[in-house]
Amino acid sequence: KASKSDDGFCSAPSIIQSDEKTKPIYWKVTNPTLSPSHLQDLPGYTRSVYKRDHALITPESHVYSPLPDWTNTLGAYLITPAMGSHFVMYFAKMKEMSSSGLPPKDIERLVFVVEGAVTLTNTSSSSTKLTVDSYAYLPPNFHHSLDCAESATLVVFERRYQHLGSHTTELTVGSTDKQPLLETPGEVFELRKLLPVSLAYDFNIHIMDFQPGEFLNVKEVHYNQHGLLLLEGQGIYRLGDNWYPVQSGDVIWMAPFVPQWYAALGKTRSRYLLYKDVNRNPL
Ligand SMILES: NC(=O)N[C@@H](O)C(=O)O
Ligand SMILES: [Mn+2]
Repeated sequence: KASKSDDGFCSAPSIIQSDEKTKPIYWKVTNPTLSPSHLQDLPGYTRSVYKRDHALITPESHVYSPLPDWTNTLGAYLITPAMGSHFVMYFAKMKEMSSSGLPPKDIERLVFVVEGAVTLTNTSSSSTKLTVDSYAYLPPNFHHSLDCAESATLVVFERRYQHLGSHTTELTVGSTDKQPLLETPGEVFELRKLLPVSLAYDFNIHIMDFQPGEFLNVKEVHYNQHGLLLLEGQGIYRLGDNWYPVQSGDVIWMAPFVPQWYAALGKTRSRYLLYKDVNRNPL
């Protein structure tokens, strides 16, 4: 309810600091402020946009269906080569007693836990528990299984591995909070990378933090493509000639060369996860 300030102007209620402290990290990805339920009575309205060089895919647009080869898991594909990308990005909603299927031959996989927990088991049958904010990179043709006892939401990236000489990638498991902050000359955001930067890896996952009011200094145009998930916060994303208010849970596809820029707004930090192809000649 708008409050009547003493100078007679109606002011919108300020951003209510709910008991965010008691919520698990990234909880807003699966409980966005503007959630599908808020829009269900508004016929035909969506915040989603799909254009030649970018897309904004918002939670009310997600369409889930059983993931082939996974058990008891629903998947919503957000980005696929049908858009022009060389990777896929999807949400995997794992229910009780669910397990993953293997990617196709020669396809590498990165999973990041947004909610819940899974256990990663691999050929050497050592098993690792992955909780929220943890991730695993599985090299192409690397036998593994992700098993979920209760429930979990993963964001998954997969792509055909692009060999470079005799370099090979390895199973990589970690969590964002244990990655060091990297230098970002000329930029103010905080940057972590989830994968090694060595030439063997043909993509990386950047985790980028902005305090409210901070923004990208470079209005970027580059050959790399992106799949972005806003994990925390809100702000404005410029893509081409469009300016989009975005919130936790939103996903963005950025084609090569799309002009891109972000500014963080609100009272809490923005954090986004960003797929970026690297280390390969664009020719
Ligand atoms: N959009 C965006 O954040 N891009 C940069 O982070 C980058 O490394 O390309
Ligand atoms: Mn970029």
